[in-house]
Amino acid sequence: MNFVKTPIEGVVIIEPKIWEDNRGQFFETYNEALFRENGIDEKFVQDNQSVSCKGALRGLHAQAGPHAQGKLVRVIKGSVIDVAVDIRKNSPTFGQTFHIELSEANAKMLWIPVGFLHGFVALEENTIFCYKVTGKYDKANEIGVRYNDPTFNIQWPLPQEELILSDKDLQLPLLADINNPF
Ligand SMILES: Cc1cn([C@H]2C[C@H](O)[C@@H](COP(=O)(O)OP(=O)(O)O[C@H]3O[C@H](C)C(=O)[C@H](O)[C@H]3O)O2)c(=O)[nH]c1=O
Repeated sequence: MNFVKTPIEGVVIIEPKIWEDNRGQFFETYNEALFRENGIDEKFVQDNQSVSCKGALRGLHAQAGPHAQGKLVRVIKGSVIDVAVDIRKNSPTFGQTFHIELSEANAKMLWIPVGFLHGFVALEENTIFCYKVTGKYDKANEIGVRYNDPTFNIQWPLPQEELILSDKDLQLPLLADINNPF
């Protein structure tokens, strides 16, 4: 398992070691001791899964408060461009974004600490996105910022007309218009 730092402190790419044989593959997707040795000492309390059609864009979301969420995200079918946005007010990389392709093929994972907006766009039909979170679902403390907030200028990889968002996400505010809890 490789832990690869990114330009944003705290956001880490995890590359599992893949064992292949005549039956197929095996790889560990979480290992408490290895994660702790690499600075990710977290207790995961909930696993989530979503299935998305091509063009589905989920985000930009975060959960603050007593159940603030760090997220360990991966794709088990299809592929996404995953985006993390640093909105930790005291961070030297405040407002900076990190994006990466996560896919069934590359088996990569991304650790996103508390204090980040998170979103992704599915690049294939029936993309299955799986993730562990460090806080239970707490709707009252969910926050969201609109995917095309000019503050971040995220270059989503599909044309605007191919993007599919929920009504909720389409109506999310801009970062400047929310009380940033981080
Ligand atoms: C997040 C969540 C949702 N739900 C229920 C309540 C909602 O009515 C329904 C759909 O939720 P939502 O539209 O918020 O799903 P996504 O748009 O995929 O939200 C997620 O997308 C981005 C990418 C994230 O990083 C967050 O984990 C999360 O906000 O599932 C639950 O029951 N438990 C949960 O933990």
